[in-house]
Amino acid sequence: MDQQEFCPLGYLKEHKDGVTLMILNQPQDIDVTFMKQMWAKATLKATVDGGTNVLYDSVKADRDLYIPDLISGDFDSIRPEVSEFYKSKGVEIVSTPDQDYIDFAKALRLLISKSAQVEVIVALGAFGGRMDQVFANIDVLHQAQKLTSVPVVLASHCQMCVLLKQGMKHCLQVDTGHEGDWCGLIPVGRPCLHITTTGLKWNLDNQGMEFGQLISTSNALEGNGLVTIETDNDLLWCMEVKPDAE
Ligand SMILES: Cc1ncc(C[n+]2csc(CCOP(=O)(O)OP(=O)(O)O)c2C)c(N)n1
Ligand SMILES: O=c1ccn([C@@H]2O[C@H](COP(=O)(O)O)[C@@H](O)[C@H]2O)c(=O)[nH]1
Repeated sequence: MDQQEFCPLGYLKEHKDGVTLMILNQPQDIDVTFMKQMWAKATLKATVDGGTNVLYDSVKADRDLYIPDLISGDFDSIRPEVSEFYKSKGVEIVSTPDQDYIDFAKALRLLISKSAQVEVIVALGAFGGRMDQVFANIDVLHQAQKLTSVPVVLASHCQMCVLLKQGMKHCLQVDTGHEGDWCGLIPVGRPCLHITTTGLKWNLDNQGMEFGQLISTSNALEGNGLVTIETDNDLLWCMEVKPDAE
């Protein structure tokens, strides 16, 4: 089985390079302090349709310091004055009208085709709000696996999730100091028949997981800084995050 090393909270490290930041349209899920911290780390920043309103409204006092590199979407949510403001600042604005994909998915494709030096793509505002959109955002993680080897992370100030690819042993480095109390392993797309883990309070030993049978929620890190997960199918890793204090 191929092995992959990954630090799920690597994007929080102080001098992390190659972060691409995406802001989605879920204002209740976006903590402004955390957004500004991520903005400062990111080399490329994109807002997705109504996510542009979120940025605009969140940084009222110093709007000129927070100008994204790209705005995209089908533009059924961005407000006209918001669009006008960023247009006047020379931001690239790309219309993605296809109604078979959510705006997040289309924006991700644009970013992948644009940037070479990307180490991680972090999307803010993907949790909460509409349930269909939460699932759609997780579906985008599945789509991303076919498009790029760059990890795509859904993140907020207090939690994150990332899709672990099937048929691999994942070695998760969980020693950044930002790890919180809970974590989970969710077989979202289809059942997993063989999962083996180490480094968790409740480990699996060549066990299956599927909805209606077993999913691993309210799990916890054992605390030795490493979690290993072998899985025969894609599996969503979720964890609590403790960000930097302001
Ligand atoms: C089977 C199927 N169901 C539903 C749709 C509709 N649909 C899927 S993605 C999409 C675009 C959604 O765009 P986005 O702006 O991301 O979300 P919104 O806030 O407009 O719901 C639409 C209309 C479809 N094309 N196919
Ligand atoms: O409740 C929601 C609404 C939206 N999203 C995410 O944001 C983008 C852009 O949304 P628009 O409604 O087009 O402005 C959408 O593609 C979703 O990824 C969400 O997560 N929850």
